Amino acid sequence: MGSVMKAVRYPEVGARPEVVEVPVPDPGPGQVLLKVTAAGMCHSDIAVMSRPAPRFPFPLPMTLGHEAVGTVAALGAGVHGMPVGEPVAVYGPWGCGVCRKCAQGKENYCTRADDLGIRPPGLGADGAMAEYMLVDDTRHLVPLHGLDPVQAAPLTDAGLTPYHALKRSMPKLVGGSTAVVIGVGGLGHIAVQLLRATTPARVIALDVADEKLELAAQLGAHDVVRSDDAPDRGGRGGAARRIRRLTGGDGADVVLDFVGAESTAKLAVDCVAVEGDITIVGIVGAPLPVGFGLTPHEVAVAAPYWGTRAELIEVLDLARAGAVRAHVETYGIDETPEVYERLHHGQIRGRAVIVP
Ligand SMILES: NC(=O)c1ccc[n+]([C@@H]2O[C@H](COP(=O)([O-])OP(=O)(O)OC[C@H]3O[C@@H](n4cnc5c(N)ncnc54)[C@H](O)[C@@H]3O)[C@@H](O)[C@H]2O)c1
Ligand SMILES: [Zn+2]
Repeated sequence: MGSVMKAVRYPEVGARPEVVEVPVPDPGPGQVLLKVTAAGMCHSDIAVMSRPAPRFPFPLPMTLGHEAVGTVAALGAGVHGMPVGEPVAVYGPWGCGVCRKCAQGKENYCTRADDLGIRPPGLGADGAMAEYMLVDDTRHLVPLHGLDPVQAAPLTDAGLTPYHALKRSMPKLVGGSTAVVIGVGGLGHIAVQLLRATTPARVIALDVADEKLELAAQLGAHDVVRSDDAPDRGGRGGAARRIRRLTGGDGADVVLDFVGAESTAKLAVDCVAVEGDITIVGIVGAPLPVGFGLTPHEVAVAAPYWGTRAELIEVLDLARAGAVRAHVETYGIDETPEVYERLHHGQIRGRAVIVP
């Protein structure tokens, strides 16, 4: 390995991401150096980069990318059990490893990570959009066992996050049920496949773009509905009415919102069934009117974050078995700033994956 490498860095709040040369990091005690083979590009990166300076949560400059796949390139002192050359995916939510949530395998809900300053790569620590990256512990690594790195990268977040959201609603995704997917982007297009592969639910997919609706239909959505929720698109609740009609008036048992805007949250409330689940995955952040007379009776609302390590292993297994396949557009590292622009403007079909 050379002594310098290319990395996609977010230099300062409000700036564009840039490709720069930085030193190849050395693995410290307990750490693993990966040669990155694929890095997925998530819309959360854009949400993070849109945060104004006073609320910007991470030290800068920072290398972007929290969907990481690589091969083990070097081991820090004291690291055992992970051979150099092994192809691995990185489980992104890093926790303290010892709190109650971590002990349950839910490092995504570590109660001490913030206090201890533990940050996932690309979301506080230097991330995957570089030729090499550091991983803090071998427990964050999941062997690929033959899975294509470019396929595996999106699964670490765009696959894992919907999988976790869906598992939460499994008791409601029975025969005769309906699931709505709002936003058929990186996460949503995998959500449609996961729903089809692991549940008998009827799947209705919504997006604002026709090409995303075409993709949803190709991937097995039973119905596709143009989302007209956005007021600037003349939205008057037509999409929610359409979903109610498609479900014989009942509404959807499970609504997965991969946009998370105020307008889509309202759409979710308008189309959910009595005793249904609304899961807000998109991180725009919008208050949801919940209460008597505001939501149908006994609707449960959740805003989950990422998923567990065990679930990542399950998602990778599903991909190896052919049950899910990420649609990817691949790009070189130098193209990354432009690809972020394209993602920002809704011009990526499936997931963009950077191959350094
Ligand atoms: N909670 C979590 O753990 C978690 C994890 C990853 C991503 N996210 C968030 O999930 C969201 C989706 O991420 P992504 O990478 O899939 O984004 P993406 O840009 O790939 O996909 C978003 C999709 O939503 C569609 N869309 C936009 N406005 C819409 C509207 N009003 N109605 C219907 N569809 C609309 C777009 O056309 C696009 O297809 C982002 O907010 C991201 O930050 C959350
Ligand atoms: Zn993400």
